[in-house]
Amino acid sequence: MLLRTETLQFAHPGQKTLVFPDVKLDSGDSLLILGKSGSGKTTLLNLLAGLLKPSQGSVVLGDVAVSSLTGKELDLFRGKHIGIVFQKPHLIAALTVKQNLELVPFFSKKKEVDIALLLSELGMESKANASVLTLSEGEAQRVSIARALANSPKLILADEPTSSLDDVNTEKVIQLLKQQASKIGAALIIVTHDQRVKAHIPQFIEVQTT
Ligand SMILES: Nc1ncnc2c1ncn2[C@@H]1O[C@H](COP(=O)(O)OP(=O)(O)OP(=O)(O)O)[C@@H](O)[C@H]1O
Repeated sequence: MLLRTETLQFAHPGQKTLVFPDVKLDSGDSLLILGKSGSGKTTLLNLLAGLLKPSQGSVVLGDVAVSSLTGKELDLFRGKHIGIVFQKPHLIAALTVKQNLELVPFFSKKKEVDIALLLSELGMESKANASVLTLSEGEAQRVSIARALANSPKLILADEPTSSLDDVNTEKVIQLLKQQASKIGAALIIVTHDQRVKAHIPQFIEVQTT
C-alpha cells in the first residue's frame, strides 16, 4: 500500500471538526475525492500533502508518517515525493514555461527529469520559451501539471484541476494526469465536483458534512 490514512480529523480555527473517511491507495491507482462545497475536500488534500497537520489520525506515504514530519524534513519529503496541482496554476509570472519547470528539481534536490520530453507529452513544446503570462488558461493548467510531475512524485494531488476548463481541455488534462501517473507508477488523487472527471475515474471517496 502506497498511501494510507487513519481516522483523520482537522478543525480550522473557530470551525467545527471535520472527520474524514480513510484513504487507502496503491501505486498506479486513481481516486476522486467528492463532497459538497465546504465539506472539507481541499482540507483533506492539504492534510495528504502535509500542508496541514491533522488534529487526530495519521497520513502514511510509503513507510513515512507524513503527519509526524515537521519543518525542513517535511518540505524536503514533499518536494521529493508529492506533486500538487492547485486549482489555479500559480506559475511564476516573471519566468518562462521552461524556467518554471526547472525550479522543481532545483528545490526538490532530485535528479532532473527530461523537461523537454515532459512538455512535448503535454503538447506544450512550442511554448517552452514563452512567458507564462502569454498562456491560455488551459495551457497554464497543463504547465502546472508538468510542474507537479517534474519531480517524478509517488503521489499526485490535484485540486479541481478542470474547474476553469472547457470540455476539450478537461478531457486532455484528465488523460494527461492519468497517463503520466501510470507512466511513473504514481498514485493520483483528484478533488472534483466535475461530472466530466467522474466519467474517467470510477473510484471515489466522499467527504460528508456532519
Ligand atoms: N483557513 C481557514 N480558516 C477557517 N475556516 C476554513 C479555512 N479553510 C477552510 N475553512 C472551512 O473549512 C470547511 C472546509 O473547507 P474546504 O475548503 O476544505 O472545503 P471544500 O469541500 O474543498 O469546499 P469547495 O468545494 O467549496 O472548494 C469550510 O467550512 C470552510 O469554510
